[in-house]
Amino acid sequence: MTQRSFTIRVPATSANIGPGFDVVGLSLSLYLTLKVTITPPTATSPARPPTLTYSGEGADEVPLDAYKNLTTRVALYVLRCHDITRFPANLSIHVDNEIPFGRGLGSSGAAVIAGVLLGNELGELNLSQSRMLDFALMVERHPDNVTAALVGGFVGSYLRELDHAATEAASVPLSEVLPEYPPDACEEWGLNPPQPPFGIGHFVRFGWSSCISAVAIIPRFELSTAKAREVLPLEYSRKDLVFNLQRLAVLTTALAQEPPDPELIYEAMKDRIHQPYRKTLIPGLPEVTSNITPDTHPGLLGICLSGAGPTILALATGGYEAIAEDARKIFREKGIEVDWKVLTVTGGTSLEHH
Ligand SMILES: Nc1ncnc2c1ncn2[C@@H]1O[C@H](COP(=O)(O)OP(=O)(O)OP(=O)(O)O)[C@@H](O)[C@H]1O
Ligand SMILES: N[C@@H](CCO)C(=O)O
Repeated sequence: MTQRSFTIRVPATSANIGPGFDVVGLSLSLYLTLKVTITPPTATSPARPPTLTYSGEGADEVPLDAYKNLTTRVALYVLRCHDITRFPANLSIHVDNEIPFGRGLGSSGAAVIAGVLLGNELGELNLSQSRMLDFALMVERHPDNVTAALVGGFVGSYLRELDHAATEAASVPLSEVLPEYPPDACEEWGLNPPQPPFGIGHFVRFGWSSCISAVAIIPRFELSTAKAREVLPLEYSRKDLVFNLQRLAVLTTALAQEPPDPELIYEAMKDRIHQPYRKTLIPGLPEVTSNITPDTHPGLLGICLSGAGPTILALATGGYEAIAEDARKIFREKGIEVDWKVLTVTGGTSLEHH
């Protein structure tokens, strides 16, 4: 056996884009990169357990134990579902991460997609893209981030209505999909992992006008997606649902038009399903989204909360600095400091063998 090495690169994502709560996502040019090497053991270099090193965003908080880290636990789940109960010997993974944690830029979705591709490669499983999405959806239960991270671009997705048995299989607690492995994790953990049903998620890529960039205005505090979902109601009025559906239908085509129409898009990026409820967790959110408009900021097309927040996403064809600096002023009045970046819409996850 010879040494194998490969690189997995997964983009950041922004989900929702205003009215498309849990439905649409956009892949963006910040990356989670895994450099992976498997060196077969020899007489002089005996088998050793996996090693994980990490640089970039989250380096000071991410677990470096392969049985505790999100990406490697997802990989082990994929392997266990294929009767492979442990990592290969002498596995080295270096992770470099540009996606800030808990900011609404899809860091966890990227970690999950990286884990699925890692499991697929380590086990030489040859899974299809659709099957990889099934595995990702067993971990990350809403499809918007993971689908955009996997396939890239501006993507709409839905979870298929499954029959009773498949619904139960897809709803097992996360603790059964990603169990807490003990320190001496061993073969017993290979037994009976919950298998994903086939074809859980379906998606379509929309067009995207190449002149649109995304300004990510990133507050310097974390907000977990779980916490930002707890503040949402369980039921909505027909008026609010129709408000969002009307806008989403227009938005999916409006962002592909050349040239894009700011008047159409600014209104089409408004939302009544999640942003109004999340303002309690993100001081400055309503002020930023209502005071920065195409009239005050030429080049702006629309502005929304990115994912579950707290990042603000402004789609624009120019005037990036004015948009970001004026958002910075509004946040500063609320005592919040921000960083900002101009990002482009990219392709999906890539895998390169060396
Ligand atoms: N590269 C990574 N490696 C390991 N764990 C990660 C990695 N990236 C994210 N995580 C885990 O995911 C958590 C953040 O996930 P969360 O869903 O709350 O936010 P997000 O994915 O950044 O935002 P959003 O889902 O709104 O786009 C981190 O605190 C960390 O526990
Ligand atoms: N649609 C999700 C995206 C974050 O993962 C939410 O807004 O909660």
